[in-house]
Amino acid sequence: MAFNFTQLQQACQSEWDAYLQHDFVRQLGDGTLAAGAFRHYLKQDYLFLIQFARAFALAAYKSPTLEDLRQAKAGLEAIVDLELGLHIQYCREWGISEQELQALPEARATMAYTRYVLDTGNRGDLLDLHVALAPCLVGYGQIAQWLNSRSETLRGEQNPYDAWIAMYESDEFQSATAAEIDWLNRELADVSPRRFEQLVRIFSDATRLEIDFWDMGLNQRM
Ligand SMILES: Cc1ncc(CO)c(N)n1
Repeated sequence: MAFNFTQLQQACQSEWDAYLQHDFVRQLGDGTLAAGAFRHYLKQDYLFLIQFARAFALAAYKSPTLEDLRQAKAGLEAIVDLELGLHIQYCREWGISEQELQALPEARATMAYTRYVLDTGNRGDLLDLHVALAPCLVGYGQIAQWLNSRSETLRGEQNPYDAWIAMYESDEFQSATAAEIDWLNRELADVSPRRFEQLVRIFSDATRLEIDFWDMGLNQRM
């Protein structure tokens, strides 16, 4: 029996929905999110993205083929060139300097999530690592689509968070998401039911850690 990404997501549907449709995301879409909560999230997301770039570098190290290496490189590139560049610019617009970003302490939710991914990748193989990374890449791509599908979402100048949605709905980000799903579908096609259950656990854990990351932002917790 061949597995695929949709089955992985459906095996964790309640966690996946709680992540995509979190109050932080809803309020961001409505434009009602507290600026302090967004600023706290932005700062921690800078630290998060640096650790995630390391995780994609680990994926490159663990890649046995040129095709796998290219996929890891695409993920690293999406984070370093696209997301982090925009993120630093975006933080500046929200009054957070690069100097301030570099001196930030990590919130516990940031540490828990990023170190979970790095540990899963170190302990396991390339597929374990990509499954741990999937809620990040695929989730934010789907969050942008979900926000656009809701009638409550405000777009344009009326929403102070419009540029955030624009980043994740961009063609670059959406195609990075699609490439990750294709890679996962190719790999998942060959796994046994027992292996699939192990991967469901990893996907569920990482999704729950994404929920904690939103909670951390919303409640401005360290
Ligand atoms: C916490 C988190 N998850 C996913 C993404 C998307 O890369 C992000 N920037 N931050």
